[in-house]
This record gives sequence, C-alpha cells and structure tokens, in this order.
Amino acid sequence: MERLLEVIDVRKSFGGNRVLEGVSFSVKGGEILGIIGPNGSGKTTLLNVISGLIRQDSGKILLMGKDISDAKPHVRARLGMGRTFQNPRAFPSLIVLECLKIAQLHSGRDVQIDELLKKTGLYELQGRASDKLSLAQRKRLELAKALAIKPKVLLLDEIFAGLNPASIGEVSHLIKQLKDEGLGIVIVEHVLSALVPLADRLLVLAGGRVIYDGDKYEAFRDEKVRRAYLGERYSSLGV
Ligand SMILES: Nc1ncnc2c1ncn2[C@@H]1O[C@H](COP(=O)(O)OP(=O)(O)OP(=O)(O)O)[C@@H](O)[C@H]1O
Repeated sequence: MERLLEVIDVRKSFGGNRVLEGVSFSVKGGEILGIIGPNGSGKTTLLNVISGLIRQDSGKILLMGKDISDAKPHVRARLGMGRTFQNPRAFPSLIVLECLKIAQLHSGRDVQIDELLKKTGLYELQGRASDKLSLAQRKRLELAKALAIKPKVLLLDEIFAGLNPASIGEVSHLIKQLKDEGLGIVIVEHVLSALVPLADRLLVLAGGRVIYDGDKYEAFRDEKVRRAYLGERYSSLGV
C-alpha cells in the first residue's frame, strides 16, 4: 500500500518550549497508527501541525506524495485530510444534518449525506440540534463531519475519551470499517484498552520526540517506553 501521509522531521517551539523535536513517521492506506505518550508530550500539537492549524518551524508534511507543508487547513481538507477535535465544538443553532452539509462544502466532493448519517448511526438524529446530543453522539457527529469531506487520511484526537464500553465498541467498529475501505488513520488516544486492539502500529511520543514506532505489543516491552510513560498504566491494563 502507498504511503498516504508522511511527516518528515517536524519541529515546533512555543517561545522557548520545544514541543516537537524532529518528529518523522508515515501512514499507509488501510493502516491505523495509534499515537500515545504522556500528557504534554506534543500529541495534539502534532495533529495541529499535520492538519495545518499550526505552522511547523521546520520539516515537511506530504499527503499522497504532495507537499502540503504550507497549505491552509481547508486546502488540506480538500486534498483529503479529515480530522476530529478532542473537545467537539457544538454550534447550538445547527441541527446534525446542517453540520454535515457545512462540513461537506469544504470538500468540493459529492458525498451521500444519507449514507453517511446511516453509517455513523446518526440517521434518526439528523434533525436534532447538535448541542442536544449526548457526548457519544457528539463524537459520532465529529467523525461524520470529518468523513463528510471524503478523506483519504483521518486524524482522530481522543475519540474514545469519556465514552462507555458500548459506545467505544460502536466507534471502533466504524473505524475498522474505514480502515477496510483503505483510509490511513491516525489516532491520538489515552484510552489504551480501546486503542490497542484497533491499532496496527503504535508510535510513542515523549518530550516531543518519537521514542518508539512499531509493533503495538512490543511497545509495552520497550524499556524506553516503560520508563517514559507506560509502567503503571501498562501493568494495570494487563496487556
Ligand atoms: N498554543 C500554544 N502555546 C504555547 N504552548 C503550547 C501551545 N499548545 C501547546 N503548548 C505546549 O506544548 C506542550 C505539548 O502540548 P500538547 O497539547 O501538544 O500535548 P499532548 O501530548 O497533546 O498532551 P495531552 O495528552 O495532555 O493532551 C505543552 O507543554 C503545552 O503547554
């Protein structure tokens, strides 16, 4: 499978705080990459740089081989990059269907909204105001909005946070389906019990550096990873 997303030696500082210190990795079509790391290790900043919300100080981002390092977020969306946000922002005056129609406008592609509503389990809720949705429903709306641009690459920021096991199961099922459709998927996640079964590969960030990129189970045996982050969580998970 071709590399859909390539991140090459990305660096970013805020003032004197070096948040990303030369991060490189790639994601293929049909692959789910899980990104984990301690709080403040740079995960959300990395997603913001990849999606164009924050400009990196140096380094490159390639989407399907095309250099998008300087492209604005809406251009990246149009080229096939979808993302969800950690804290979905609701637009009180909009119903679910309107949210998706607006998201779709950014893509310039023809997306079957009915199909998307069914796929994400929102069909019955399409007339509901987005601020009247439960957390699990809002997360599904976030996913649906990201899919409304027909992405090739999907970036998910803490999609499982705050969900109960049943909702985690539903969202996982949908993400697996998207992988099978050939999307390249990056998931930043603290809920390891949801992420590990789903991911094909794990990347561990610590202090803005990639300290591990590879097999998901080997990650938990890696000394650097255990020291940096996982010791206590790993043993409590029993993975
Ligand atoms: N806009 C900003 N201005 C200044 N500093 C920032 C900004 N955004 C992030 N930082 C700093 O960058 C570091 C990394 O933050 P980031 O949110 O990327 O980490 P994270 O790994 O996503 O953390 P968490 O797991 O808690 O979500 C932190 O020290 C944070 O304070």
